[in-house]
Amino acid sequence: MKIFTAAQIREADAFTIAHEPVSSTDLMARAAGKCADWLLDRFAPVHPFFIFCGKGNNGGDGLVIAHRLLEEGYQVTACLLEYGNKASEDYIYYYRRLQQQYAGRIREIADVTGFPELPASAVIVDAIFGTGLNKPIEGWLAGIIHKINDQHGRHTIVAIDMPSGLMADASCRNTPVIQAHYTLSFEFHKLAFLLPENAALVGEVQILPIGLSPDYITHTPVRYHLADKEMMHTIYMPRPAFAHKGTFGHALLVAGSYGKMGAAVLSAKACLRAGVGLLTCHIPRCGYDIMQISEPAAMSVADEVHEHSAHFHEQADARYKTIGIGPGLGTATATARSFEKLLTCYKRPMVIDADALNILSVYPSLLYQVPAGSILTPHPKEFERLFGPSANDFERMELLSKQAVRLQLYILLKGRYTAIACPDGAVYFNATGNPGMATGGSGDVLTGILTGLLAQDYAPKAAVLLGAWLHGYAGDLAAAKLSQEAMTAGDIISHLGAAFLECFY
Ligand SMILES: NC(=O)C1=CN([C@@H]2O[C@H](COP(=O)(O)OP(=O)(O)OC[C@H]3O[C@@H](n4cnc5c(N)ncnc54)[C@H](O)[C@@H]3O)[C@@H](O)[C@H]2O)[C@@H](O)CC1
Ligand SMILES: Nc1ncnc2c1ncn2[C@@H]1O[C@H](COP(=O)(O)OP(=O)(O)O)[C@@H](O)[C@H]1O
Ligand SMILES: [K+]
Repeated sequence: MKIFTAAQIREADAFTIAHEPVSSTDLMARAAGKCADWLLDRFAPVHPFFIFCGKGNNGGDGLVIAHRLLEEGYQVTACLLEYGNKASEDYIYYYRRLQQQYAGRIREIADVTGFPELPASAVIVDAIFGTGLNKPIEGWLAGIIHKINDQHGRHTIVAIDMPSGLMADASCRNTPVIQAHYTLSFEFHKLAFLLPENAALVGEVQILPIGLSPDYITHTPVRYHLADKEMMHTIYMPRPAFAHKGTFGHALLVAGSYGKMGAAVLSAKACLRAGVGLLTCHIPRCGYDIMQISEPAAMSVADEVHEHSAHFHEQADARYKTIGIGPGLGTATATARSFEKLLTCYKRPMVIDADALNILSVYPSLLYQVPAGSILTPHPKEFERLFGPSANDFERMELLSKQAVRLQLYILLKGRYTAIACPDGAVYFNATGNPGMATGGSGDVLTGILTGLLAQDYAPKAAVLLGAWLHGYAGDLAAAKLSQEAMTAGDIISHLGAAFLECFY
């Protein structure tokens, strides 16, 4: 799914009105009608509704919703905020309709003192501002936002299109924004919904299709995308019947150090479950028995050094389709030297995670030696160590995309919505996964999966998109069976099979 900017969403609306048999008032009726359907479905008539309307088209949506709920016999107060702006044409149209039929249900509010007393179990609908917000909310309107937010613990707050005060494409940190329990948004996700800084504002997001022009959607280029199941179906490659283990590549995993062999074992198991043909693990001498006993399907090569690996560059030859490096590796000087040598002799795309990323942040010039098309998998702290801090999440996304272009790498920034930046600057968000995966070892599993997919000849972009999707999907299956609390990283691995089956068989 494409993620459009606020300006593009306005363009999509205008294009739809110009090219499809629908007027702007009808499009508003359609959009707001979807919201009303959702509200009617979710809340019984015992809930009194307070619908706060601004004077633009978001407020127009609010008026349509108010009318529909009144028609259905709900108790509704339409709270119209009179802040002086000229009302939009569609707002005026639906205002007149409401005024004619339900004048008694309209309440005009011109300052904070006009904020209504809310009875128990009220539902607040926020239709104050949508994508048209062009500066932070100030003055008494800000006071209304605070008053609504004060109700967060007592009443349900449903935002229409966007929580008012939020901008689709810019940071609104420390400005007044509605804290919604639900956001009912039209047709597309907005970038703002996917960034951690807005997590407490958007609540649960529902995307309601309103029939915007497919022509516009298909032909308009965007930087940001949300990965979806259809995308995975175009990526996934079924295994040919006459395949043999050579078909699926030989991967080298460089991982583990004294006390951190678990990371290496988790990565190795995940790599095998992702379908690699052959796997060799380069591990420190102390990890030899551990790996051999934990995962009989993997071959092991022990380093000369006991507690960490320092000679893996000697291994890195053309036998290996790809290399996954980093989980539990440690950052000993000898390990860093071996990594530097490996980067001078191995030229295929590889997967670089954890301590291998930490080595790159200590020796940043090595970043230029990383083979083009490789996949870096930092969590936010590792990302900051590599590329520096950002003032807010929008700037971090800019930086992510810019660095992927500059270095010609795939950079996967982990999080609730993992963001995957490509060498052409495009960024794909992955929505699978859950907080049960916020536990040590989950990232090691991802490294194994990505390495396994690269070894099987998935192109790096295909591997990183499919790998992130499957990792989260398996995590969701594990959480459904075991709970988010009780699941461990190993459970992500043991549900990978079910994830493949559910997604592709
Ligand atoms: N035909 C369409 O264009 C459709 C639009 N829809 C709705 O329309 C919304 C966008 O409507 P608009 O473009 O009218 O924008 P909004 O309704 O978000 O508000 C824009 C109005 O608020 C004013 N404004 C902006 N920032 C302000 C601030 N900080 N303080 C005070 N006033 C401020 C603007 O000058 C303008 O008058 C969408 O979010 C969606 O809810 C939907 O009905 C779908 C169809
Ligand atoms: N709340 C969450 N929602 C979705 N995915 C999550 C969540 N928390 C963590 N994850 C995923 O779990 C993995 C954690 O990786 P990482 O922080 O590197 O863990 P570790 O280093 O302990 O292995 C990432 O892929 C991340 O996207
Ligand atoms: K809103």
